[in-house]
Amino acid sequence: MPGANERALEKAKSLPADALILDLEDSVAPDAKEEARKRVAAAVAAGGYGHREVTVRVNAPGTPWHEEDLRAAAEAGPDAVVVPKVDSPTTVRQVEAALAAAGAPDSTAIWAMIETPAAILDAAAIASASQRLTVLVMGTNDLAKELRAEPVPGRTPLLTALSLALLAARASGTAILDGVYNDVQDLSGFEAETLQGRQMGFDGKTLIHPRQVEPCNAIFSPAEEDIARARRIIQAFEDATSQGRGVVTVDGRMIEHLHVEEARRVLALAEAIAGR
Ligand SMILES: CC(C)(COP(=O)(O)OP(=O)(O)OC[C@H]1O[C@@H](n2cnc3c(N)ncnc32)[C@H](O)[C@@H]1OP(=O)(O)O)[C@@H](O)C(=O)NCCC(=O)NCCSC(=O)C[C@H](O)C(=O)O
Ligand SMILES: [Mg+2]
Repeated sequence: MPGANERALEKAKSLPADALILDLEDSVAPDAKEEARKRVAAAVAAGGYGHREVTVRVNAPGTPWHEEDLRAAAEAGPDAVVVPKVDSPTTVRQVEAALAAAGAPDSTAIWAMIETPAAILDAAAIASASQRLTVLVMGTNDLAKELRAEPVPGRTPLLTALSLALLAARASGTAILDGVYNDVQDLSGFEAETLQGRQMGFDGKTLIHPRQVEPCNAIFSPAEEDIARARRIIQAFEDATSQGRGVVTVDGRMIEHLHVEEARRVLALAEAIAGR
């Protein structure tokens, strides 16, 4: 949400989102950058966001605001600093050094935005460049612009880039969030794209409007039938193992140990959500 928008910063305290990105970059006009930085630092320091992870998106490396944004964020101590336009592991290491020099707590993570062709081609190295780096965030607007790709339903022009970033995240053990959906009026288009992201393997989606939060949560939460099936898989496999078998069928499908691991992941996710 725009860091210059006091109303949005306040409203965030009641939104059922897992994480908040208080933005100092593209949603803040150049003339409002300094004021937004102060406002966001004060909001982070004041807290009141409950269970939500609070992150600050700084301006990109090389801009006049980047270094001061990093210093202000380090002092405020958000859960993460979101760095846009990261295009090499060197950038991540520079941000890591700047945060440490500014006294950022160890708990402040780095989330790297993957939104340039260079970042896509170096995503694996970026994802493993720092212990602080825990999340990759797709910047699909910038990526589409750089690729000269058209915004078509189904995102065919972006699929290679999205998949390469996903491979990098999974290979390095970081989480990865899908990009934003710009048409805040078009909920069916939003739901189709969000479902596509989940099916591809994304851990969540970045959002730009309160009305996108509930449908996103519904799509990324395991459905009742998924939870019931996960329980059946675990039970059937435990029964089979106790009889000395390593493979079994559930609902006519082969189940091996790897499917049990996935079933446990689904249950853990459902329990974490229920715990909220
Ligand atoms: C897109 C918007 C400009 C739409 O604004 P508006 O028409 O004013 O929205 P509404 O009137 O429908 O708002 C209704 C209420 O909801 C609050 N609101 C709106 N947006 C947010 C938000 N993001 N967070 C929190 N609260 C929000 C309004 O204040 C209204 O509240 P109330 O007064 O109680 O009724 C606007 O939604 C917006 O600015 N969205 C965020 C834009 C943004 O953050 N952009 C930067 C991130 S996306 C990006 O950078 C992409 C990436 O880098 C890439 O390359 O892809
Ligand atoms: Mg961007």
